[in-house]
Amino acid sequence: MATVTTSSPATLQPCTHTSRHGVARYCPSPLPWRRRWSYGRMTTRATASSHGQPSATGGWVEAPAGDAAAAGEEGDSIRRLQNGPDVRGVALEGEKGRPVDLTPLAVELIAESFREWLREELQRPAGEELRVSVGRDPRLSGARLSAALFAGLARAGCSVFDMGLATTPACFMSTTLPRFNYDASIMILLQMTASHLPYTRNGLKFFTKRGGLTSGDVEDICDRAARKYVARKMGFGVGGMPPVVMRVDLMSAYAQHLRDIIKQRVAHPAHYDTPLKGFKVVVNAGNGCGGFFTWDVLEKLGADTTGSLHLEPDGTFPNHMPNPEDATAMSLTRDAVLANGADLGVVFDTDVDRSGVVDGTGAAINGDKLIALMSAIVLDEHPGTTVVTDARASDGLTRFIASRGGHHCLYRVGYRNVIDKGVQLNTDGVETHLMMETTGHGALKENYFLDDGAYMVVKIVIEMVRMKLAGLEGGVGSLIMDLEEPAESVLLRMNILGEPKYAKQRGTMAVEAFKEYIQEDKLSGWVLDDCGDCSVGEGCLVDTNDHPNDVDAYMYRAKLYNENKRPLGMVHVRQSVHNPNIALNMQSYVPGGCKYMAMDLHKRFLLASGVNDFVDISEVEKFVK
Ligand SMILES: O=P(O)(O)OC[C@H]1O[C@H](O)[C@H](O)[C@@H](O)[C@@H]1O
Repeated sequence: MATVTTSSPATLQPCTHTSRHGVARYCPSPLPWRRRWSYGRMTTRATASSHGQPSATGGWVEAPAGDAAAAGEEGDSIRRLQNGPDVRGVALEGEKGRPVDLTPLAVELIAESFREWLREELQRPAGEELRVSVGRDPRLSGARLSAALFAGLARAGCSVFDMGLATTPACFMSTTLPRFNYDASIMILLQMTASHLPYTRNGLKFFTKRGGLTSGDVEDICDRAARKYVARKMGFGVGGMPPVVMRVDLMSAYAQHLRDIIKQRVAHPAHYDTPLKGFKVVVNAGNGCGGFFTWDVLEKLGADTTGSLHLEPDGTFPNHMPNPEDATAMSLTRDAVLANGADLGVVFDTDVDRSGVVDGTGAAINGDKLIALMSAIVLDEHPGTTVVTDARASDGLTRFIASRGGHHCLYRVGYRNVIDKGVQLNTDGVETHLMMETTGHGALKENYFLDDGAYMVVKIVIEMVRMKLAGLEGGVGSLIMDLEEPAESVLLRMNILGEPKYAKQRGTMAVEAFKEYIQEDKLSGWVLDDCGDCSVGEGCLVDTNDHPNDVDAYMYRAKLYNENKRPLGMVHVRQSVHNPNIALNMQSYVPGGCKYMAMDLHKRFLLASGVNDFVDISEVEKFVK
């Protein structure tokens, strides 16, 4: 069995202490939080735009101490909207105990700050035009937040282009497709995962031609917005002209771009323009933005899409969450595939940066299976390439990639972390064509390192047609027949108790305590598999990159071995990227293994270490009973 280590020799090196199994491994001390927050600042920076003039040069305005302190508190609530590389918050009333914090004013100030950041980033002279597009998903608060973005961008001197309902990857493409070629794009949306968030929430995601902004960039923008908020509270920056916004049809151009790729790469010998003639494909858009793929991509290429589901955008998501991790979404799609004798089913998330598929036999291909399918396709095109995934992926996936000659780099959770790792590996000379999260976010080097669910499906559709043309039976599902799956997989969440502002520190303490318990041999049988910051394979490797990316959340992976040194299962412990909780992902190699591991951790770690004083372990207790 080949377990492959992954990673750039230039950035990763073996760790230095030895585990009880004799494997060299180890862990860096935790990186300090890279916060640059400045609470209670008395000096505030206000731009000339605060007075309604488009300018980005800025100046310093002294605020009376009392006013600034009061406004500073609320300014902090704007800083807290930064969530990894996104802005996220509550945009509508309706959540008990969670007031609206993603207000139109906050969004307007974030837009102004984005413009200021963008000008510096692109090193453009103060007066030069910046062209920014805005798209949104069907959430109920989308229109109101669009208006706030338009106002903020226009006030700051941008030319604003409204794309209306759009997908997130299409927003990025508006910065590269020749007819549009905008300097930047903002998408109003909320990513939803298994821990899906209610309809009251919303968020912002930012792109330049270089791709999505990093956590540090968004932190910078929110910090500027918080300071503008102080100035605004003192009466600066009110007024200005109503924004002039140009409406543009980006989605048609993006769909055409996807159609062209399918036509060119299939190059059908009999009907070039309709390569999908004779294929049935069912799409489940979950009432998000993915419906366009049915009528504007598949049907125009000749496919029969009868039986497709939930194509109309509806921000209340009345059927199920648009999410390829959602069991209802996958099972309804499976039913539709079987009922219509379709060759393929496609499931998109709300904004189409994630996807999953169902093969012609009704088998769901999401999570590890989707990564395996994409790896099989990409490894055929790029033999020996490295595939980066988050460290929740199974050992079976590592073996699958290795068996096809590839290398598997396991990295931190968070699609941005996974993509950034792939970018870094390529820069370091390690050819890395695929970066995928188990959540369904997938990015390819050939497609701007952009996580695009529709592009992933485009690759799968091309493979499906090529297989048929080559006379290969079994459809795309046959490409992953030998993927080994864990006997059981369980995800438990432990809420971090106390004030939300201390949650990150407490979460870090709990996760670090887990690592230390293993290192200090207080958890015999458990062996650290990875340092969260690095790659797994022949032991743990430390990321020695001189410029590592900001850590959003600490995480460790460990395996439990029995007395015969056979692994029983694996646990991945980490802080949630977005919420004050710790996620415990367990995979067992034997039936009953997850419960056994949870019982062991409950008794010998959660209770023994005192972590239960600040972490709610009731879900674990319920599971082990
Ligand atoms: O930390 P969690 O709450 O489990 O969420 C983790 C997920 O958060 C977001 O949705 C990101 O887009 C994903 O890349 C990440 O995997």
